Amino acid sequence: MTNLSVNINKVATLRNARGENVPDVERVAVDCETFGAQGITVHPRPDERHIKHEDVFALRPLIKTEFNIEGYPSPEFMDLVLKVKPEQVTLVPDAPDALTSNAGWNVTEHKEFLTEIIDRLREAGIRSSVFVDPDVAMIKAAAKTGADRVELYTKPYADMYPSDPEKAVAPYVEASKAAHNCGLGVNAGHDLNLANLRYFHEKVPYLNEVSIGHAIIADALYLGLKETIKQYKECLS
Ligand SMILES: CC(=O)[C@@H](O)[C@H](O)COP(=O)(O)O
Ligand SMILES: NCC(=O)COP(=O)(O)O
Repeated sequence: MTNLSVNINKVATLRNARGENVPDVERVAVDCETFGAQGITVHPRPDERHIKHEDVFALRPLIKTEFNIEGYPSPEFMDLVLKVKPEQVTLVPDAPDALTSNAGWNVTEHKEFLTEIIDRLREAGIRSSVFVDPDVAMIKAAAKTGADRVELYTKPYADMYPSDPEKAVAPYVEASKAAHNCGLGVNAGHDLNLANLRYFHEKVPYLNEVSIGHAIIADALYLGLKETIKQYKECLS
């Protein structure tokens, strides 16, 4: 079974445009769960342009499924997640000014740093996931850090899918098998959408979870949030 974690960053982007509380990020998170989401993802960025630290604290007691917090493990980020204690933390190598996540970790280069961070998460009882490109060497290195899972960065898949789905998915099939063989769970995300998700799910084995935000919130403008989540879950059934 592959779980759907809804990333609600873009709900906060819309709310922040007016500085008040419309739409209500907390209510949307709870409604996503009611509509069938099996997790809620947020990616609080250093400039708090969408999810703010105060959102993360407010969401914690409301989320009854799996709370997944993504981000670069700066001292501020680690302080936040160790206080909030989500079920899962996804470590992402983004620079503070990144427009959005655009690559996985060079795990071999940052192995010591990641190992120390992952030790701290494990001691706090938090599952760790390392954001990686579909690169078998990086996945083997991630296993050596003590991580519980990897999250496969799926933008290259999303970009190539319309022209050559078979070629687009091939590295992810290999990456997922390699992760499984190393004892790692497998998550995936970035630019997955209603057009490319079903094929990804059909072809990639051992997929524990996908986190999807941008496309879900965009589709919800037309379909409504309840119907959108239903359709994404159908792609994973
Ligand atoms: C790690 C990842 O792929 C997502 O968290 C993505 O970066 C969403 O972040 P934004 O919503 O800020 O684009
Ligand atoms: N980890 C990926 C994520 O949370 C959402 O990415 P996107 O669907 O907003 O591109």
